[in-house]
Amino acid sequence: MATRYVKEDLPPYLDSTSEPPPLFDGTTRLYTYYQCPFAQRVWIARNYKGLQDEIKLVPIDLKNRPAWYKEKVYPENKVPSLEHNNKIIGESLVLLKYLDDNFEGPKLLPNDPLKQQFAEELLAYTDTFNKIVYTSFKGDAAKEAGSAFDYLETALHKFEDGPFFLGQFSLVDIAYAPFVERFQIFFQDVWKYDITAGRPKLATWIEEVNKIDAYKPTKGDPELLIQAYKQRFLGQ
Ligand SMILES: N[C@@H](CCC(=O)N[C@@H](CS)C(=O)NCC(=O)O)C(=O)O
Repeated sequence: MATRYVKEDLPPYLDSTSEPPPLFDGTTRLYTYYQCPFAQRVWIARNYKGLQDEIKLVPIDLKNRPAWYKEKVYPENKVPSLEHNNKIIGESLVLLKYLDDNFEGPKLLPNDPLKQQFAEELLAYTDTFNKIVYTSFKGDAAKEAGSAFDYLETALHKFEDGPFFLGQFSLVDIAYAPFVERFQIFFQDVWKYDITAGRPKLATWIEEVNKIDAYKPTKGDPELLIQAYKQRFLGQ
């Protein structure tokens, strides 16, 4: 696989006491939060395309946000956002395509129109997928989230020329990986439910995604995730 991967030291968070970076000085910056699954998508794409030198990570402490982030960078006040060519672009799925269209490196979308069409379908489902799963945490989780994981299992049968959604690794895998990572850990810990049981394609997909070098350094600490999700979704 044509992945160029450079191991890097992660910069520390900027918080309400931090000065802004020299904005719009020609540097390309990815404003991020290491624990955010949306920002993680763009981080993976940046790594996969080998853009560690071209795109600087600027982690924003979302719990103690610098005022200048909303005022001078991104009025939405969310991460991820990308500072590039004197403008700010937001929305993780938009950014995956933006990186692919505007930067060098391995392509995140194959040329095959059938695969591109399927990519759109799968990207359109990501919000529904997340909503079904997050909502399930409040009820009979394993049962209520089943249809969402079944959707992935079925989708993974579509192209047989590789273990990923479009056969080869693409932005569709990047869109789902941060969320599946979190859901797998949380279901196993709280409900002792293995989301891959009876879903062999999903099991292989997770194994293969875990081998992607660009993804590895973006993975969160499972213990911190469990703690944060228990507090947020189960009030514990
Ligand atoms: N639809 C956005 C969602 C981004 C998002 O919700 N990011 C969260 C962190 S995981 C955030 O910045 N939250 C801050 C806030 O809502 O104030 C995307 O895909 O980029």
